[in-house]
Amino acid sequence: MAQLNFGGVEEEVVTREEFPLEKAREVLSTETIAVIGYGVQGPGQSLNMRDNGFNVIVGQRQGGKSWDKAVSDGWVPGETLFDIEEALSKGTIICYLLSDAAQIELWPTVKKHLTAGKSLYFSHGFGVTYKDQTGIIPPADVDVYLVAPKGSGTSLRRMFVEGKGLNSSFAVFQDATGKAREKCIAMGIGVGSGYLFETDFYREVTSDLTGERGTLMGAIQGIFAAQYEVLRSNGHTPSEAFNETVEELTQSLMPLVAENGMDWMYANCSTTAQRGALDWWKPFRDATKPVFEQLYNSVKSGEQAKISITRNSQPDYRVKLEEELAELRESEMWQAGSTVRGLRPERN
Ligand SMILES: NC(=O)C1=CN([C@@H]2O[C@H](COP(=O)(O)OP(=O)(O)OC[C@H]3O[C@@H](n4cnc5c(N)ncnc54)[C@H](O)[C@@H]3O)[C@@H](O)[C@H]2O)C=CC1
Ligand SMILES: CC(=O)[C@](C)(O)C(=O)O
Ligand SMILES: [Mg+2]
Ligand SMILES: [Mg+2]
Repeated sequence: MAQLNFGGVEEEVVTREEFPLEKAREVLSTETIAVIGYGVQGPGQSLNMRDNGFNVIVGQRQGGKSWDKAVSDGWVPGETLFDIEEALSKGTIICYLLSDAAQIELWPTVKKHLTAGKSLYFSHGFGVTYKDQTGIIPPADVDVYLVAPKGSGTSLRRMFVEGKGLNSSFAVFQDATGKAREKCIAMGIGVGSGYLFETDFYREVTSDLTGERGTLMGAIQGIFAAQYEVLRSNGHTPSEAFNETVEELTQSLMPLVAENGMDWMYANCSTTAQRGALDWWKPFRDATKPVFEQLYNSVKSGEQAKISITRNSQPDYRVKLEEELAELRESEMWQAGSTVRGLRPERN
C-alpha cells in the first residue's frame, strides 16, 4: 500500500502499479466469478473482468431486458450466462449486484449456495450494515468483502474502454480463508478501478448514501432548480437560465475543476466572477449545511435505508420511479436543456 498525504492526513491506497493486473489474475486464477444481476454495475464490472482475462459468468433472470442485454454483450446462455441459481452454484465468488432492495428477496437463495470457502462480494455496504432491516447475515465460513466503484457502472465501463480507471473503495467484513483481503483487492483491480482506498462497510454505506442524496445527485438538482426559478421569475429566457445554470457548468467549468481543482477553475474566470464567487460560496455553505446535517443524521439512524427498502420493494416501484423521472425530464428546465444539448456542434 502506498502511504499518501491527503490534505495533511496520511492514508494508504492501493494503486495498479503495486498490485498489477497480472497479480490480480494470479490471485483469482482458480476462482469462478459469478456476477449476479445485470443492471448498471453488473455489465460494467463483468465486462471489465472478462476483458481483463478473469473467469466470469453472469447470473440473471431469464426473459427480461437485462437478459437480452447480456446476450448482446456476448454472454452465451449455458456457457457464460445462466439463470441465477445455476450461476450461484457454479460461482466461487458471488458478486451480489442486484439492487439493494432486491438483495433482500433473493438472500435465502444466495445463502443456500454460500458453501464454506466461497466469497460473497458486494458493491455497497448496505445489505450487511442494515442487517436488522435486510436480514443479510453471511455464514461465518465465507469471505465477505466489497469493492464499491465511486461512480456509475456506465462510467466504470466507459472509462475502462478509454484506458482510464474509476476510483473504488474496498473493505473486508469477514475473512474466513485468510485470503479475503488479497481477493478483495484483486477484484478491485479486475473490475477496472484506477486506485483503491480502504474503508469499512458502515463508512462506505453512510458516505455513499449521503453523497448521492447530497452534492452528487440530490443537492445539485435542488440548487439548479432554485437558481433557474429565480432567473425565470426575473424575466430571463429558458435558454439563458439553462445556460447560466447547467450548460456552462458541465461543459466549461466542471472540466476545469476536474483537471486541477476549484482555485484553478476560479483562476480561469474573470476577476469579476472570482470576486463574486469568493464572496458567495460561504453563504451558500452556511445555508445548506443544516440540510446536510439533517441528511447525515437520517442516513445514520437507518431512516434512509428504510425508505429505500420500502419504496423499492413495492411491485409498482418502476412505474412510480419512471413517473418521477419523467417529471424532471418534462420540466421546463430540462426540456430547455434538451434543446440546448441538441445545439452542441459536435452533436450535428
Ligand atoms: N448503479 C450504480 O452505478 C452503482 C451501484 N452500486 C451498488 O451496486 C449494487 C447493484 O446496483 P445496480 O447495478 O444499480 O442494480 P440495478 O438496480 O441495476 O439492478 C440489478 C439487477 O437486479 C435485477 N433484479 C431486480 N430485482 C430482482 C429480483 N427480485 N430478483 C432477481 N433479480 C432482480 C434486475 O434485473 C437487474 O438486472 C447495489 O448494491 C448498488 O448500491 C454501487 C455503485 C454504483
Ligand atoms: C453511482 C454511485 O456510486 C451511486 C450514486 O452511489 C449509486 O448509484 O448508488
Ligand atoms: Mg456511490
Ligand atoms: Mg450509491
